[in-house]
Amino acid sequence: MRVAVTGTPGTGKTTAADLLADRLAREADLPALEVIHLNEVLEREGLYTEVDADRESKVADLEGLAEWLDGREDVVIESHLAHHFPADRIVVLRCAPEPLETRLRERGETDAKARENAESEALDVILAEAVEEHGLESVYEIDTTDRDPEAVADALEAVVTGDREPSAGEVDFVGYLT
Ligand SMILES: Nc1ncnc2c1ncn2[C@@H]1O[C@H](COP(=O)(O)OP(=O)(O)O)[C@@H](O)[C@H]1O
Repeated sequence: MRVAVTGTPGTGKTTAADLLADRLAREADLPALEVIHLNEVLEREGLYTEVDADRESKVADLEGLAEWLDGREDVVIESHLAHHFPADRIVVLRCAPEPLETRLRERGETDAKARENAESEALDVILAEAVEEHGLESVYEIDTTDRDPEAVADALEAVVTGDREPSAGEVDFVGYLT
């Protein structure tokens, strides 16, 4: 089974996926899935096509990443790009825009980048892409706004074990737009 963990930067994907990886390694009754941090693969394998000078970010080579993922089936793929690849279950982590902006600033992102990501989160951009690419029946939303990382990992674990139902469209941040 392939599980994609996606969401706007700052929603807590890396943190929750690391906690899940510990549990998957320790607990024998959980499925044997390997957690892949796709952005690390992108860096290590040089799977980006160019560096976008203005935004100082790399443009992912999606075809190259898809080829790298080909044949890796029992995995949890963590990345804001994870929903662009074939997967059985797609988890979209969410966070209300204001706290998201704060998380990103505290992580050292520029004000512009923090703001841009908060706006993208308010507009459900990644959720909409995930639903468009995979359909409502495979998309799960987890609101991390008032959940600590262990509680987010609990929800993620429930998706992996089949104890959580698909839930796209539950989270709504439009009211946060000013
Ligand atoms: N559930 C959470 N509640 C509050 N803060 C969190 C939570 N999960 C992660 N964080 C913090 O938010 C920031 C972004 O988390 P990170 O896991 O790197 O997000 P992502 O991988 O989605 O970009 C980090 O500083 C992290 O410590």
